Amino acid sequence: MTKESLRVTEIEGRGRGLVAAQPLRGGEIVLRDSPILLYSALSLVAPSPQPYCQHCFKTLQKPQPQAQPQVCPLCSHHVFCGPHCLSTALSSSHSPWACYALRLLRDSPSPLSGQPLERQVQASFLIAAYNLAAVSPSDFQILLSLQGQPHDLAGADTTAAAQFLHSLISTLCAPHPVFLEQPFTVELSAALLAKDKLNAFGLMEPFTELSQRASRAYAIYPKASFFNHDCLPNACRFDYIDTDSEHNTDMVIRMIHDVPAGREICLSYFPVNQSYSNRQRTLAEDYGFACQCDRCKVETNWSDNEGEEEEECMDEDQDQEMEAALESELESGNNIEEAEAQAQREAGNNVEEAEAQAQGESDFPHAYFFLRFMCNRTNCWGTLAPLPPKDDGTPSNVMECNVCGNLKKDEDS
Ligand SMILES: C[S@@+](CC[C@H](N)C(=O)[O-])C[C@H]1O[C@@H](n2cnc3c(N)ncnc32)[C@H](O)[C@@H]1O
Repeated sequence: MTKESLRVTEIEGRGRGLVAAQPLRGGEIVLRDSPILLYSALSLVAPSPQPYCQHCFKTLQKPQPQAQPQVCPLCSHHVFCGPHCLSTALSSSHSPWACYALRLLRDSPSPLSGQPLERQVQASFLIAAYNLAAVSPSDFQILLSLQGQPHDLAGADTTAAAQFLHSLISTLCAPHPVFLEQPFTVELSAALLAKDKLNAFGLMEPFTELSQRASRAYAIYPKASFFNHDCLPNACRFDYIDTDSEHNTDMVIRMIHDVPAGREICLSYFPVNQSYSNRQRTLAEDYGFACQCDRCKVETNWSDNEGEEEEECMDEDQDQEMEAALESELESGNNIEEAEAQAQREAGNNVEEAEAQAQGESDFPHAYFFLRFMCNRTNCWGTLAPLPPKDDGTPSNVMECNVCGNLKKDEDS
């Protein structure tokens, strides 16, 4: 985080959060963050070798310039995209202990076969976390300082998962106590699993119109972990996992629109097209809170939130409700764009104040957000943010989608 862009602060009812330390412009990069921990999202016991470098998680199918994939000389199982990743991994993410532990968990008869994928991925996380304690105690302390205790996740079976995995790891391959500043206990495993649940970001497969994107790995970022959630975010995350760079797992956070100093900067923890009931359920089960953002306050009154069948994304009725509200805004002469432009001039280019003026008493105050900042490519549902301003500070009028990468001219700029 650049010192001037964001500062960490305590926010009532939300724990720590990040606020704008100065006025921020749409497109501005407010954070570049490198992960302290990465682990695979794939099955630990699957027989075939994983199709990604086990250190940087670039795909191995796309040949890397000047490098041939390298197999781990210790386990002959894990593959790395080249000598650099292999040698770095052997002294960090794939230390001899991590290699040994993963082999014991994987080798037949694997104690994890028959366990659901979620449990296998939690096992990979715990091995990565205990390895971190040995190879980078300072990063392990950062991990411990992140939000998350088992009681934060009442619905999740974190304690049972911790008991099972802790017993497995301590029987097979307990980390040498000399490496651990913390005692190796089931409570520590449970706390780590809770921190993972609340803070891990998925590193996603590239977008295709035909299938849902899956995670190929998960990562924990020390600074990005402070972003709270809003169902209408003012910043969004871009990542570039398969780029030819040593920093391919870095996360870049860019502003979606202008905000004034002091405003909280929030991400949406999932695509913004999710229905109200689905958003509330995910936030309660996976993050342990009830969202009370402005969008949720409006949508809680929408007619079809009480139905038994819950739709994952906005359903047809909600779409119609949205369209009707939008049409009535436009028909009533309350032209959102004109009002927004006028309000922007008056409010010194503050989009959120402009939106408020444009929206009046609408049932659907976030129509503006969907029209301007949601990608309309089939099945994408990504968020559009302007490209970063030019070196002289001129804002860009080109919007980039953070899921499919499409570029589009911003008609409203
Ligand atoms: C990734 S952490 C964000 C930083 C966290 N607030 C902290 O103090 O470290 C996610 C957790 O923050 C809290 N949180 C995030 N967004 C929130 C919101 N809109 N309202 C209430 N709590 C929120 C929840 O406890 C959630 O599990």
